[in-house]
Amino acid sequence: MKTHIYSSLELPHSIVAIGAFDGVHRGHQTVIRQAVQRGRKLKIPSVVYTFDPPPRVFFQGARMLTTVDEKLAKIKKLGARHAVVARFDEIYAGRSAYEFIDCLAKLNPAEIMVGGDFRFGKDRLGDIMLLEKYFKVRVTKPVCCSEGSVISSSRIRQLISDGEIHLSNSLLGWPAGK
Ligand SMILES: Cc1cc2nc3c(=O)[nH]c(=O)nc-3n(C[C@H](O)[C@H](O)[C@H](O)COP(=O)(O)O)c2cc1C
Ligand SMILES: Nc1ncnc2c1ncn2[C@@H]1O[C@H](COP(=O)(O)OP(=O)(O)OP(=O)(O)O)[C@@H](O)[C@H]1O
Repeated sequence: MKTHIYSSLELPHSIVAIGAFDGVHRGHQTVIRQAVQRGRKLKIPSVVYTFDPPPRVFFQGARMLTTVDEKLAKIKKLGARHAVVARFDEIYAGRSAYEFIDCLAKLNPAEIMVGGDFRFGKDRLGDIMLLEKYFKVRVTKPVCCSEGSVISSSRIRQLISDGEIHLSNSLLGWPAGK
C-alpha cells in the first residue's frame, strides 16, 4: 500500500509513532511496526511523525544515517499509511512541548507509540508523563542487540566511524543496500 507523505496533517483518528528514526534501525522498526499493527487491528490509519533533519544532526552535527528519502522508503516498507515530515529548523525547535501537543491533537491519535526516552519541545522539556496527560501512550520496550545493549542511532554512528560495518548493519537490521 502507498504511504502518503505530508509536512502537516489533520485526521479524524490515527495511530501515531513519533521519532527522528535516523537509520530506521531495529528499535525504530519495532516502534513503527507496533503502530502499523495497531492501526490495522483497529482499522485506523497509522502515521509516522518524523523530523528532517534529525534533531541530533541539527543540534550536534551528527552524521546522518539515512537521507529523508531513504528513511521514507523504509517507513513505506514497514507499511505506514501516512508519514508526516516536519522540517526541523531553529523556528520549529523553538516550539514548546504544548505547541507540539496541539499539533499532534490535529491527528486525533487513538494511541501514540514511542520509546521510553522520548522527549519533545523546546529544550526537550516534554516527556512521556506530559504526553500521557493528553493521549493514550504505548511505550515500546527497549530493543537490544545480542550482547544486551540498547540499539540507538548514536551507537550505530559510532560503530560506522570505528569501521564496524558488519555490526552496524546488524543493528540497523536492513539487508545491505535496502
Ligand atoms: C517542537 C519540538 C521542539 C524541539 N526542541 C528541541 C530543543 O530545543 N533541543 C533539543 O535538543 N531537541 C529538541 N527537540 C527534539 C527532541 O528532543 C527529540 O529529538 C524529538 O522529539 C524526536 O524524538 P527522538 O529523539 O526520541 O526520536 C524538539 C522536538 C520538537 C518536536
Ligand atoms: N532500541 C530502541 N528500542 C525501542 N524504542 C526505541 C529504540 N531506539 C529508539 N526508540 C524510540 O524510537 C523513537 C525514535 O528514536 P530516536 O530517533 O531518538 O532513536 P535513537 O536511536 O535513540 O537516536 P539517537 O541515538 O540519535 O538519540 C523514539 O520514540 C525512541 O524512544
